[in-house]
Amino acid sequence: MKYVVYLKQIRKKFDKQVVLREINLVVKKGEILGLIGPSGAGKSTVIKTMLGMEKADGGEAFILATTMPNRKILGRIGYMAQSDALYETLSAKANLEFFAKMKGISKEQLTNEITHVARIVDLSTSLNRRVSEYSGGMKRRLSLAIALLGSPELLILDEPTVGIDPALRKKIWQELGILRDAGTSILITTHVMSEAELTDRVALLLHGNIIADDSPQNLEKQYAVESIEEVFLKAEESEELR
Ligand SMILES: Nc1ncnc2c1ncn2[C@@H]1O[C@H](COP(=O)(O)OP(=O)(O)OP(=O)(O)O)[C@@H](O)[C@H]1O
Repeated sequence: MKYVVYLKQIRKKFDKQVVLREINLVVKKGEILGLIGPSGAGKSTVIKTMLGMEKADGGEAFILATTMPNRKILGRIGYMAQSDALYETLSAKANLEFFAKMKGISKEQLTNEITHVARIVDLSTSLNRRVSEYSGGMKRRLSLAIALLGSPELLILDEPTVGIDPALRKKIWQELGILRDAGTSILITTHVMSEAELTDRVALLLHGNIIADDSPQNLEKQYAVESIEEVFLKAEESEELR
């Protein structure tokens, strides 16, 4: 299969609330796909159902040519959840060591790996501090560093830059670009429309469906506007009128 992620007619409801009507979505090798949509649209639910953390009510999900859910391939995926799952009483370094071991990173590689990911998120000088002393933004950065451990083939990042200041945000996007160019596939959700401009393709989730899916440039052309923010607003407007 040529797609790294292939979601086919995924449906999901919570009790009577239909969150995902029919999601068809792909992520190709070596691209950054931005999944955008208003708060509560179901972006996290798309991610959780594809990973098998929530059970889909219908449809199929394939990741790295494997039918999901499948625990065996989780080691090839770097997942950063929307809320940080960190060991607060341990140092950042101990957290990284723990997750590196879970990913099967060898003892010989451990120090290099931790130095590498800590540098990307600018935490090199705070690694020995306890996570409970970290700010919200530092915790997000640590979660991102954990997702980057082991150079996964697929990165799934749920709102990775919340609480991160503009300079570091820029640096992180540069790093994502480097990873993409090296062949990593990246699925990222964001509220920040200016970040959506930096992706290769934007999928717009609204009312349980993907209502637009194209490069930022093509979407701007299609909607005759100059930014993804305006695409988003126009798409929302025309959906309301339907
Ligand atoms: N476990 C759950 N049980 C019941 N309802 C849920 C559950 N998880 C999500 N929902 C509901 O599903 C909808 C979509 O939630 P989801 O977190 O996927 O949205 P989102 O697009 O990621 O939002 P945000 O951008 O605010 O994080 C919301 O209405 C939410 O309340």
